[in-house]
Amino acid sequence: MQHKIEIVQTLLEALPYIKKFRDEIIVIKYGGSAQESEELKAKFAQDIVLLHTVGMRPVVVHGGGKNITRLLSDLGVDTRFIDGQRVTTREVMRVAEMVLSGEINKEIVALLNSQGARAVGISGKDANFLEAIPKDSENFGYTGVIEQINTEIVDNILDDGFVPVIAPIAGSQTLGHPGFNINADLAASRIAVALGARKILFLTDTPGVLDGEGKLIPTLTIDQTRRLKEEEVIRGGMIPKVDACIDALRGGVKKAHIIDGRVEHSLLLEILTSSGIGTCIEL
Ligand SMILES: Nc1ncnc2c1ncn2[C@@H]1O[C@H](COP(=O)(O)OP(=O)(O)O)[C@@H](O)[C@H]1O
Ligand SMILES: CC(=O)N[C@@H](CCC(=O)OP(=O)(O)O)C(=O)O
Repeated sequence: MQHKIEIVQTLLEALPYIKKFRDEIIVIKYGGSAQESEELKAKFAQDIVLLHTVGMRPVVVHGGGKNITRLLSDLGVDTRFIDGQRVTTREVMRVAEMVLSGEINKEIVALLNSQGARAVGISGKDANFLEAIPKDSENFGYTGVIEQINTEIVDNILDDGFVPVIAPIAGSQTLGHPGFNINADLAASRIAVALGARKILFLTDTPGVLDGEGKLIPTLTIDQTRRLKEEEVIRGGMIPKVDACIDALRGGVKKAHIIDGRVEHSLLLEILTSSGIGTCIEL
């Protein structure tokens, strides 16, 4: 009986949020760091299925940086990052595409489908969804910056009732070019802006943005973010994440949150309850 009352209370609390976000696009950046255990992956997939079932339009953009690094190391290839973005040589590009568009994209699609979704996996190369140019070819090689997004393919996938799962690999207009490796956080924010998303969530492996003492910062303004970057409190993989939040907000996305992908059902907690979790970046 007590259990039933709790379920009814939870549903009552969720109802206004379900109405608020009905038909709205919500971009979920699923970081490689939040993909560590099978149990958590299943919970993530259940959350996406539930959001879709109640009428929202989730779009999953995934990372996989740790898997790329692991395979490169198995192959004996050195790899390095500058300010959280990988330097992409031709060899690294081959591996990044194999891991992101191949292994991880299909794994997430299978995972979502095993929980009852109808997920469709694409990379930015499909139907020219993501077109990029070099970030700085001298220092970063095939690491790209998105120049254009042709939303038609994803609009169609959404309109047909499927859940798009997007690998952050972009095409190039140059014949014979291998394409570009895009940081998944920055791909997610550009995609959220292009699709007119209402909200963007970054699932990662920390409770949110932490201060110098390791304490969670619940809300951050752009000025505070800049200061924390200068003080190197925000560093490494957190740099593109906060930059992506700011990019999304400036592009018209209403809310940007960095949340803990290691907490069970963190997506539902963030979207369907009033208890704010993680860090919310504000303009
Ligand atoms: N101020 C900070 N607060 C929280 N995490 C931080 C901070 N600065 C750097 N980080 C690092 O950023 C990492 C998350 O980025 P990353 O490993 O790229 O995750 P993802 O795979 O989810 O994109 C954290 O695990 C942490 O090591
Ligand atoms: C240019 C660049 O940094 N690309 C990333 C793409 C994957 C990614 O961003 O994965 P996470 O979200 O798990 O970190 C990389 O090669 O690691």
